[in-house]
Amino acid sequence: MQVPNDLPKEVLEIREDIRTMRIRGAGRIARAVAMALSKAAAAFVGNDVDEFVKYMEETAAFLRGARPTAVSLPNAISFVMRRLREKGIATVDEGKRTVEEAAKEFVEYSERAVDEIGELGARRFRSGDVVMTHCHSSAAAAVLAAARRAGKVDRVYVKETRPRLQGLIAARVLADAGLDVILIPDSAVRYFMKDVDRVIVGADAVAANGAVVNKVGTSVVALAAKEARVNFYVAAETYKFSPKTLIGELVPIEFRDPAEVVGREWLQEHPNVEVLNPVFDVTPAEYIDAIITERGVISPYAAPLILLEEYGVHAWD
Ligand SMILES: O=P(O)(O)OC[C@H]1O[C@H](OP(=O)(O)O)[C@H](O)[C@@H]1O
Repeated sequence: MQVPNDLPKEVLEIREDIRTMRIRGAGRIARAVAMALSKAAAAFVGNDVDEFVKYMEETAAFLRGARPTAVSLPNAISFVMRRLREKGIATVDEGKRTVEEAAKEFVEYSERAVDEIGELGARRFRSGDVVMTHCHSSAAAAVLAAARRAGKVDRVYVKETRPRLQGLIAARVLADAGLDVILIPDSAVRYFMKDVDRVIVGADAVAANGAVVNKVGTSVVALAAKEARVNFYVAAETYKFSPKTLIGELVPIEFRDPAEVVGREWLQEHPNVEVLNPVFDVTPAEYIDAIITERGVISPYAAPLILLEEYGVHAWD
């Protein structure tokens, strides 16, 4: 991927931090790219409007390639860039202001959305509920923290989420929120499902058919939950809904370095073994009881309504 000329170091660092997962979680990634666009705009030198717009388009394309699956990333970029395209700016300063304001608006919307999801989602829980979660999702954690504040959920099983162990982040966050946390290996999901009343996870992408793409292993939790007749909820802001799936595109699944699974040394010692590291998997709509969004708690089958309301003709952009 070509790096646009004169891109400030902090923008390059944000992209690298997303690629290497120092910045991770679909919502955080979205807020980080919005801010990266704002920083890139501020750093542009010159008065030529066409040059500025070209530079911003190149920056957007460069940031879009940071990670492939979380659709919040391209959606955040589209939110900011659409403003710039539609505004018809007369000066570079106006362009910079437009980008800065749009990025700020996106970040504020995003932070508010997570809080709203927390409050709405908490209503689905009952006093004494035992919950299971997978990976670390700030949206799912917001629901659990709100449910805890409402005196509903006490205990939560957190899966360790190999190979990157984001479950350890979730365990810390949820313990800090006052929940009793039980950390379990991924392989113990079915063993403990009998003790669980509800499952809640986040999402990296929601497709037009209501399927949810989330951290690999999510679909196995959903299968175990369905078998045990345990409610399965997804917490996802509307900018995690994928407009391109309305026109038949599939959400690409990221595969990361196999060394994340077994370490570099083991790979070198076993050159005849192929190690694969898919990062996400797909949970079909039929396994999902509800998607908790900032616009309301919906059936996964209502995903196309959210997409059409949110993006309309822009789904085709
Ligand atoms: O936006 P929030 O709810 O925080 O996270 C949503 C999802 O993003 C994460 O992906 P990764 O760890 O970046 O690969 C997880 O899959 C998580 O469920």
